[in-house]
Amino acid sequence: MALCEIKNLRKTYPSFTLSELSFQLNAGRIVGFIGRNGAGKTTTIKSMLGLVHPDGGEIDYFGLPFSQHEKQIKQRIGYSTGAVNYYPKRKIKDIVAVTRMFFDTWNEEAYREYLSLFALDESKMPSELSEGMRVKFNLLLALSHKSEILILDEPTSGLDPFSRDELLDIFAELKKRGVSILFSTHITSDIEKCADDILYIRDGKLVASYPKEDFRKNCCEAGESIEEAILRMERSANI
Ligand SMILES: Nc1ncnc2c1ncn2[C@@H]1O[C@H](COP(=O)(O)OP(=O)(O)OP(=O)(O)O)[C@@H](O)[C@H]1O
Repeated sequence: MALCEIKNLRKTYPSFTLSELSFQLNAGRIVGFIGRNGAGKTTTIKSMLGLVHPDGGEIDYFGLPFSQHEKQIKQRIGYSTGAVNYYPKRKIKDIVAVTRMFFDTWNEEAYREYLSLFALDESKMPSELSEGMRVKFNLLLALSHKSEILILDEPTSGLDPFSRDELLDIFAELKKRGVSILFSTHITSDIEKCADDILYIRDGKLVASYPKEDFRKNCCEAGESIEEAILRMERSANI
């Protein structure tokens, strides 16, 4: 069974349409959701989280319709749609004390474990953290209620190449621990490095949705990397 299944998702803005998107997030997989600026990644992710109201389509998690079970489902998923800018002058431990009240599924052991995995000091305030540490703090909050699925909108944007690499290693570690991840990016090397499945979106339409090896077989010409293939496809679409 898919952990998350999206069928025919639609959302129209005055100058943009997300049209009939269908894809799945399966257990034990990391899905890289790639597309250039304005392709529709954030609209898709926000629709999946109830932060944008779709015009049509079905969104199920754990076999349950999101529209009818949002509260229950959100106890089992972690998400981040941007840097945490709230409470910049409160200590991490104080922010956590408030956050844990919202989750019946909060798990102190998991919280301590991720705090140590991410090497975060809970006596620090977000304003004292680097961009990379802030992303990790975001992940800490998203994971401490034992999330089975992590949905992240452009978690690597704004990170230097070293912090980005470190974050992708953390994704691989989380996958080993049984967390399935969907993350959006416009950086193709993120996908090459750690995605099992690739969703490629352009102008609100899904261009390709394959396991990485099948993406190579179906979309890459001889000797081409995934990055080169995507650049070629983008160029030919813009002619
Ligand atoms: N609230 C809104 N009202 C009107 N148009 C919107 C709204 N939100 C997004 N759009 C438009 O929808 C399109 C897709 O935006 P979206 O943020 O989903 O793309 P994206 O792939 O996440 O891009 P980026 O990588 O730049 O974040 C854009 O043209 C954007 O201007």
